[in-house]
Amino acid sequence: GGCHWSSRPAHWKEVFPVANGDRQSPIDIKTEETKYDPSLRPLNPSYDPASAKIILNNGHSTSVEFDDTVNKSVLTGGPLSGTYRLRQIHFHWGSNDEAGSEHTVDGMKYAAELHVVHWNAEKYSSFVEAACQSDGLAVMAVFLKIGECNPQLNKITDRLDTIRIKGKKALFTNFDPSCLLPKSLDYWTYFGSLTVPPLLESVIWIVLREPISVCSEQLAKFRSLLSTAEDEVACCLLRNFRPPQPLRGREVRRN
Ligand SMILES: NS(=O)(=O)c1ccc(NCc2ccco2)cc1
Ligand SMILES: [Zn+2]
Repeated sequence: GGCHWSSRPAHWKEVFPVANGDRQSPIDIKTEETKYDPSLRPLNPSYDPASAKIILNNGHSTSVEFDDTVNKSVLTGGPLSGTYRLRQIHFHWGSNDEAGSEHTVDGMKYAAELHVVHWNAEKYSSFVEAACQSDGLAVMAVFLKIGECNPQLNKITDRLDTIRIKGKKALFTNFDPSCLLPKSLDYWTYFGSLTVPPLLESVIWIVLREPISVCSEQLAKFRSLLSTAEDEVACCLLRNFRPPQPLRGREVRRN
């Protein structure tokens, strides 16, 4: 069809050599090889629903953007030293329910993955500056497992028909992303990168071990988003996950 892949993972290394770096994400988490670390503290997400501003289709995912001009919605604790400010959340999914997550667990793919993106506002003055620093970003990943429909997720999927086209945005406030977190905040953590260009190696990854549920009908709404703008041949955003990258000797710790 008219849907050529504008940018596909296999070609990213031609434009972004860091794609071949030694701390790329996502990874396959081999649970038997993770290391318990007693120094890891409990995660402490503290989000103000008033920080939510807009919901956006940027052509390669849908995101909810937050006001990150003040320390109103932050993540502390876990492996982090200092205060990381909430910037946005977004999702990764596949063309069917059998694949879609970016991280995998003992080779198992979940149907989708939520990323909650924060930046180190204690040391740096903006997201873009932090994104260039080895300790600049902290992304909390939550697996979405096929099962019951998730009423909290409807707050997002019910709005997707108003932002079908790339570049569309809509007001989206009074939303606390904690409503999308599982009961347990137990996690794995490792040093990695952004999973889409510019693939910067600036992310402290915090992958929650307990998934949340999602049903096929909800995932179908993500797949009906378009990766194309108004004046282009319509192309559905059927999948947007990067496959697991080499571990290159990195350690994955658990709390
Ligand atoms: N999938 S993800 O959580 O690793 C992620 C999160 C955020 C961006 N942002 C892209 C960007 C723009 C300037 C610097 O960086 C890209 C990817
Ligand atoms: Zn992501």
